Amino acid sequence: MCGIVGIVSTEPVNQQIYNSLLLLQHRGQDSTGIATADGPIFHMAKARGQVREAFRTRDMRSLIGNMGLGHVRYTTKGAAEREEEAQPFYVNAPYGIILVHNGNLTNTRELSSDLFSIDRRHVNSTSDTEMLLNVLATELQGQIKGLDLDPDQVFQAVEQVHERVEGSYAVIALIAGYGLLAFRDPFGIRPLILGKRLTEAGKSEWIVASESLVLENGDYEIVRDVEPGEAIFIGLDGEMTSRQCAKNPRLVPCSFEYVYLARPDSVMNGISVYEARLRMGNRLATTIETHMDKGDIDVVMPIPDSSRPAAMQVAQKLGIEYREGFYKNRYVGRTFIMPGQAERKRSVRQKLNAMGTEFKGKNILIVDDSIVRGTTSKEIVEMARAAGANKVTFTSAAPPVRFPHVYGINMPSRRELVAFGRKIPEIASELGADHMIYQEVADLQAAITEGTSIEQLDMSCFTGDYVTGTVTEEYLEWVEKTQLS
Ligand SMILES: O=P(O)(O)OC[C@H]1O[C@H](OP(=O)(O)OP(=O)(O)O)[C@H](O)[C@@H]1O
Ligand SMILES: NC(=O)CC[C@H](N)C(=O)O
Ligand SMILES: [Mg+2]
Repeated sequence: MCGIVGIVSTEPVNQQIYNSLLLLQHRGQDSTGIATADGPIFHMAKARGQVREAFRTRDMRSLIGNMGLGHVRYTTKGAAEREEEAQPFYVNAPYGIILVHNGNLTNTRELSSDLFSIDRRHVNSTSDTEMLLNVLATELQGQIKGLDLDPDQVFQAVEQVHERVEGSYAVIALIAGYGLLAFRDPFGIRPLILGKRLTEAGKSEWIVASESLVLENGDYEIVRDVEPGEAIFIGLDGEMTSRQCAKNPRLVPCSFEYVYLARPDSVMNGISVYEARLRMGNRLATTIETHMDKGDIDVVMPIPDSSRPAAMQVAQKLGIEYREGFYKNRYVGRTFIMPGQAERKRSVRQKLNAMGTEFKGKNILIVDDSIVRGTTSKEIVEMARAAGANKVTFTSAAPPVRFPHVYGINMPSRRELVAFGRKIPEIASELGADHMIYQEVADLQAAITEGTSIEQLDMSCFTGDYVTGTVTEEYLEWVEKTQLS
């Protein structure tokens, strides 16, 4: 997952995009970029690192124009450390297109070969986003009849993109001199939401972003989620048109957004992330009760930040005291989305510190939102023991992660997953915990979708069922051999 935002306004958008990216920082910390359009001219600034350190005053001054987009990157394909792979990406023909993408394409081998041998296009990086942009550009070129472009041609190009590209993609693009295009893959795996506000003169200003909190913060009214497979085009005059561009669209959003990725104060596909996390806590509490005597637990403790809502509910449901025994250093970012295992491991210790008084002689029930590589949980158990805990029970508000996530979360290899090939007691001994309890798959699904008409979620990292169908064993093996970890 990355964070994306696009705005069509009646005034300069640079500061609004910067502010939006700050609000999306939790979705990606590797690099960031902003592009604006001033008439037919694009301006772009991108750099490694987080928003606050990446943009200088001179960059902000150069980003002129009333239409623009921005990106925070969490690398899932290509190289995290290469500035050239930071988004947005640009192509000069047709018209000039600049694009940002949240997601991960699963047919990049076919795409890179077709782009070279059929479309004669040069892709200058290993980024799937640059391939996506070149497919869009090729297809748009194919639609052009005269000099001018109309939304119909743009939508036909998106129809072709859906035919050629597989995987997950929430996309925002600027077309020079024409407007802003946004679209979502046919399963709506990654999120994208549309907002609108009116100026005092009654003119429409539009925003599309990964998460609703960005809209709320900018005083935009939420219009709706962009539908799976749908494309939206907003002209420079503020006129919005939309069309369903996929043959068989069906909403299957990523469950991991609700478990960990999204901010709790966002509403995604009509589901409040915070409330979904509370329900995960309720259901986890029921499972805990079937596995152990709650009289054996003295305190329930979260691992800050993401597990707090679930842990709160576990404590409340079990009627056990909720205590915060780990202090979080607010100056260290999210560790799971850092590139490289060495950095992730080092950062857990820098980020969390156990407070002795909360642990001495107590039986602790720890709640985390998820356990992926076990980097956090291993350190946490050690820290709890060193602080004097008697028994440590480790629980997870998500089921065991046993399969790679190929739709925008960097967990490409089964071998690095602590639950891969291990039964639950074996995971407990690997992490050094006395006891482990995980959420059931059906309970996670129910906790997220309760009260909605959503029938299916992407739960592939828990179940091994991949919704795009083309993710085969051969593909997973190739990913394991070639991708980052
Ligand atoms: O098993 P692991 O591979 O360690 O991954 C899982 C952990 O990583 C995440 O925390 P992170 O520190 O990224 O962010 P948070 O502050 O939002 O919880 C997540 O909340 C778990 O704590
Ligand atoms: N997490 C994402 O959405 C990543 C987008 C793209 N695949 C990249 O690696 O840059
Ligand atoms: Mg965490």
